[in-house]
Amino acid sequence: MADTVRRPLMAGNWKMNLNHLEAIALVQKLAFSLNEKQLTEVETVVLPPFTDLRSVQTLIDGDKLLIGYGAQDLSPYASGAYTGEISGPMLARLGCQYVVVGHSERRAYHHEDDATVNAKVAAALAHGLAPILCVGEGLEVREAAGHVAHCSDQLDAALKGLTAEQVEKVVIAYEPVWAIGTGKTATPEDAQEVCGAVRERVAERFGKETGERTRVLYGGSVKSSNIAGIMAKPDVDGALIGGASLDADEFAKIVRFPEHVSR
Ligand SMILES: O=C(CO)COP(=O)(O)O
Repeated sequence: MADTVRRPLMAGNWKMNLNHLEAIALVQKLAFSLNEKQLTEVETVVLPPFTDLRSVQTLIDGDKLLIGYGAQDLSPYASGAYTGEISGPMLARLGCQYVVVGHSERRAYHHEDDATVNAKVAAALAHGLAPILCVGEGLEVREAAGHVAHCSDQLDAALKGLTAEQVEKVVIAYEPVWAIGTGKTATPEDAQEVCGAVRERVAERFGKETGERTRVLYGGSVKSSNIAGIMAKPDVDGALIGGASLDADEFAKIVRFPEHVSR
């Protein structure tokens, strides 16, 4: 983690786990496990299923918790005949700050292509939500050493048509597909290689300052036991955490990573 303007961000992507009652219990436990200093130093965010968002909002607002929240997806459209979809304005009205866009599970199971991801990034920004844009290669691409080019292409496509000012609001998450839910974490060096290349690409296309300001996360089997090594890398500004974010104690330990990083 570089000593820059970029505030570390730990975001828990719950995926399709926890109902609204379980969500309240987890957020309460997480808040009690972390003090004001820890939550100020490291931005801590939960990304629950849509059905939990109203309950999470009520709890966080009511108790003035220093925890942020957002959604896992949004429609590229603002409203209309799109059965089953949830729009940016709906999420904004619920006080969401973030929304995940282009997660590999949505690319794979819901056939989201680069154009859809680009439209969703634009929709999020248009409604005041910060997209957490996921890029990442599968195992075959990694084995053929095509990972940097693959992520760079996904990034170019997803950021198409945006201004530098908009790009600064986007959080980019490098999530190698082979490391998601597999227990196979990328090494800190693997994470740095792609996070560094992503930042360089942003700088090339949108200017050096934008590159310096944009946060780049790593995601894939992050746990309290491996987070410190990953965060020690200069271009990794945080993590997108799946399984480990479903356990309040474990998630809190991940947020407390500065305590186990030697600087
Ligand atoms: O996909 C992920 C977060 O978006 C990573 O999931 P895991 O942490 O469960 O590997």
